[in-house]
Amino acid sequence: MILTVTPNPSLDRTYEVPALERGEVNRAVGDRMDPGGKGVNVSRAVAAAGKRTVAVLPLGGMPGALVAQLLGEQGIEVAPVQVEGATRSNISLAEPDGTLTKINAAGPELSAAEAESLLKAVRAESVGASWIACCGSLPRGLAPSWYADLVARAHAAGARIALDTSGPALTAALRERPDVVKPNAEELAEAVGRPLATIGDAVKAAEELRSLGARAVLASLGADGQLLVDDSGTYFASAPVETVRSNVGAGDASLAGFLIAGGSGPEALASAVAHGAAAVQLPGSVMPTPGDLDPAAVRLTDEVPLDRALREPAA
Ligand SMILES: Nc1ncnc2c1ncn2[C@@H]1O[C@H](COP(=O)(O)OP(=O)(O)OP(=O)(O)O)[C@@H](O)[C@H]1O
Ligand SMILES: O=P(O)(O)OC[C@@]1(O)O[C@H](CO)[C@@H](O)[C@@H]1O
Repeated sequence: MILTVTPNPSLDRTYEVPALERGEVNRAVGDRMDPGGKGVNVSRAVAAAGKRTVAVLPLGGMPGALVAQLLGEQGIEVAPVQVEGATRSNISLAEPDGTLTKINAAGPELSAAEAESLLKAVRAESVGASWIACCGSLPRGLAPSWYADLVARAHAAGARIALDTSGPALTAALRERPDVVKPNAEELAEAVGRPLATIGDAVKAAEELRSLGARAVLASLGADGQLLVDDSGTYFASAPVETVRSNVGAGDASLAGFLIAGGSGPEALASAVAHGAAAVQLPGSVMPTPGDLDPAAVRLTDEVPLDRALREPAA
């Protein structure tokens, strides 16, 4: 079973617009609503793969009730912690050329008692979990050390932790030695405090995160593919995609793919890339099912093209 923790979930609303025009009334040609937040998406992808998952998350207000309903309709097992403030709604504006503009709300402020209830729920649900995936931003009210505490408690209970967050929450958690961290290129650049222009730059940054405590680094580099740096070596994988429909949740789909395939080594990296490539071809944050995957399209190598420039350099 893969347990996910999403301290700041969201109701994701995606509008497909022919071309985004600032300052104008933009008419959507398609719209959808998904239960969101990074850990929620990991659970949706794990469930789409036919594996057992439980999603721990705070829920509040009407948007929270809607997130619970949508997850119920998708058959996702949820361990909700009721909170006073309303769950946030995040907006994505998707254009046909693949450009995506996202507006993420801050979300509710959690009280100290609510923060404690969330930790208790994680402890109660983590029995029998092969992995605990802790994902996304922290809502107001949770200290930047919240994930670090969670990693320490989970390790003490014998669970493995995958962490996908950024900024001070990521930096603080590294000292507790998370089993894998999954930064994207921007998050990796921010964590090491310098821009990344090539795949070699990303490898060096990933090695630095390992020296700070991460046991493995799975770095997602958007259209460029993904990098895995762990005890077994350094690997790079990518898969070509003709048309990107929405990259919302592609990183979450790939983390799910990685964990489903065991959570370490090159085979897990290949699964991560297959899931990411499939996810970007689906609308909104729809998660791929096994039938959407094209494992044969994944190119995996341990001869990492260090000098290759990133198509999307990270500042
Ligand atoms: N344009 C693309 N073409 C091919 N594959 C892509 C593209 N964009 C994303 N992917 C695949 O999805 C993976 C995850 O994408 P990305 O690095 O953008 O994650 P992310 O920023 O964490 O996403 P999110 O936070 O929305 O989940 C990539 O490593 C790659 O495998
Ligand atoms: O604000 P955060 O927590 O960093 O990210 C939240 C979010 O953008 O991440 C998911 C995609 O990865 C979406 O479902 C959700 O809206």
